[in-house]
Amino acid sequence: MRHAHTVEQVRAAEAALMARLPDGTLMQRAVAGLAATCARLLAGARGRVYGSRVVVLAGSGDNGGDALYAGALLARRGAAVTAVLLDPARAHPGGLAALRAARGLVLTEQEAGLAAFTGADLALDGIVGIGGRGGLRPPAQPYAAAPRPGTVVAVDVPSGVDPDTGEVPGVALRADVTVAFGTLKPGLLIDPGASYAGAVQLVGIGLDLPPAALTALQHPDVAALLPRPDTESDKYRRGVVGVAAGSARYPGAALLAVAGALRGGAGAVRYVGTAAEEVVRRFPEVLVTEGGPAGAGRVQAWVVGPGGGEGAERALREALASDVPVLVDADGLTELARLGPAALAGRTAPTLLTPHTGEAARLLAGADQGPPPQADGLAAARLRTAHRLASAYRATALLKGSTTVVAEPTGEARSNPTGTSWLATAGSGDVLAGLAGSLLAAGLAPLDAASAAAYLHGLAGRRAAGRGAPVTATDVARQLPAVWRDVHGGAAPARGAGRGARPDDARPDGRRAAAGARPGGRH
Ligand SMILES: NC(=O)C1=CN([C@@H]2O[C@H](COP(=O)(O)OP(=O)(O)OC[C@H]3O[C@@H](n4cnc5c(N)ncnc54)[C@H](O)[C@@H]3O)[C@@H](O)[C@H]2O)[C@@H](O)CC1
Ligand SMILES: [K+]
Repeated sequence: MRHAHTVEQVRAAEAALMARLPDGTLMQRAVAGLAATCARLLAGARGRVYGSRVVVLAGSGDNGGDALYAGALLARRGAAVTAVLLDPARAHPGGLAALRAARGLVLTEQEAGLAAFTGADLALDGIVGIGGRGGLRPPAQPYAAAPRPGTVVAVDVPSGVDPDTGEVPGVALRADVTVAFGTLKPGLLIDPGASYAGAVQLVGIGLDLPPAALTALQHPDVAALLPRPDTESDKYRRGVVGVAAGSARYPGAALLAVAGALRGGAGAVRYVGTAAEEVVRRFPEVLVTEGGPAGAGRVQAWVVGPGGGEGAERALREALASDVPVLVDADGLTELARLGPAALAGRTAPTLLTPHTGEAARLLAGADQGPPPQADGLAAARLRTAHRLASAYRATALLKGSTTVVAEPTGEARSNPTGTSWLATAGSGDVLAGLAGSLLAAGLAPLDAASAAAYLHGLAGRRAAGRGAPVTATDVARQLPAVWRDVHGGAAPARGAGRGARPDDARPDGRRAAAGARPGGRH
């Protein structure tokens, strides 16, 4: 499991630890890890640190201090280090003195221009860390648009990315590697911020941290969550998932939701709705009933809404009246937005909502959360949006998108590391809904069912895309058995799909390359 803590949590843990340690100890721990990572990157790219060109972009706070001290350590190993001070009057005095003592060159941004940056083998982004607010300010903005140096290493967070949310409110500097201190920050795990962070490496500095504000599953976590039949199992004990989906207009959604449900670990799938004939023709193992959820036999969880069309209102009403977990998707969410959170008030079992940002906007408008929000704004603020939904509806909310995020009304949240943009394809959400519903029926808690489903779905999308090819929702469903095996066997996910391959230390399965940063911390 990867853990991320908010700025407030980090500051509190740092304060407690700093009170017990000599001044500067934490910074020196952070700097040692940072410099070691830079040295490894330089050695990997050039064979040695000696003679390499390093530029340090230093802002006015301790983040700049870290970068200057790390620059000093690299200069002592023979690198030609140039520091560019973005706010010369407020540059970190200790870091600056250390760099000067190591014979580093110190320039203002006017003196340096962009040449030192673009010509460097390695650039350290120490503009701002967890103290940053808003996007890059004008003196730093040209670096974001300039030709790239060999490698950009972000100190703690890529400057311009909101560490708590991953929002990028203006211009931010894209990193190839981010070296995070003490713990990850949520903004490193959630797009758009995550896409600026590159490979994320952790340097432990000994913080005693509270429960994480955000977690992200890895292979072993998912393997431990997935249901496994045993000698006592029968189809009812493994769970029956009911799927109320599809309509005369959208029969395909029924087939895709059922395909996902059949590969989610439940013992049986029961389909209700107007596509019963098509479903049974394609999947003879499915139990089918016409009508709505109320008249169907016993199930342990319902999936309502994919392609639900005219039947969605009834399916939603009847499923919500049951005392089993209900996953609401697509047309079911449109109905729920019309009814508002009151429709869930009497529920005794969990409800899981699986909107994309357009549906999230409708749900929030239906919950009287002020003026109707814009879907674009909600996508840029994914974690905040998921929290708002969970709290307004007192339900688990899975917000689909470039990083899928799941939030609980309790404030717990998970982000999914396996997504790929190839999954932005018609019907892909129907497969996810069926899969997550199946895991609910098998007895997983909503947060686990939702995040494990997103994880498998993302891996299946990557596998289907291979080295990069369009995928269909049917392809994704077909890959699900293979990714179950991968997760159990620890095999690496397919590369080259989606956002692009990253160095091994950032792999969702949590394995590290030998050359990765020192593990450290509590991950
Ligand atoms: N507190 C600690 O114990 C440790 C902190 N460490 C480092 O310290 C960092 C936090 O340091 P600070 O609290 O000094 O904060 P930062 O260095 O992150 O930034 C604060 C400074 O940046 C300015 N600033 C804010 N937003 C800006 C923007 N958008 N553009 C330009 N300047 C902006 C502020 O005016 C302030 O001077 C961490 O990210 C980490 O790098 C590490 O050394 C580990 C130990
Ligand atoms: K930074």
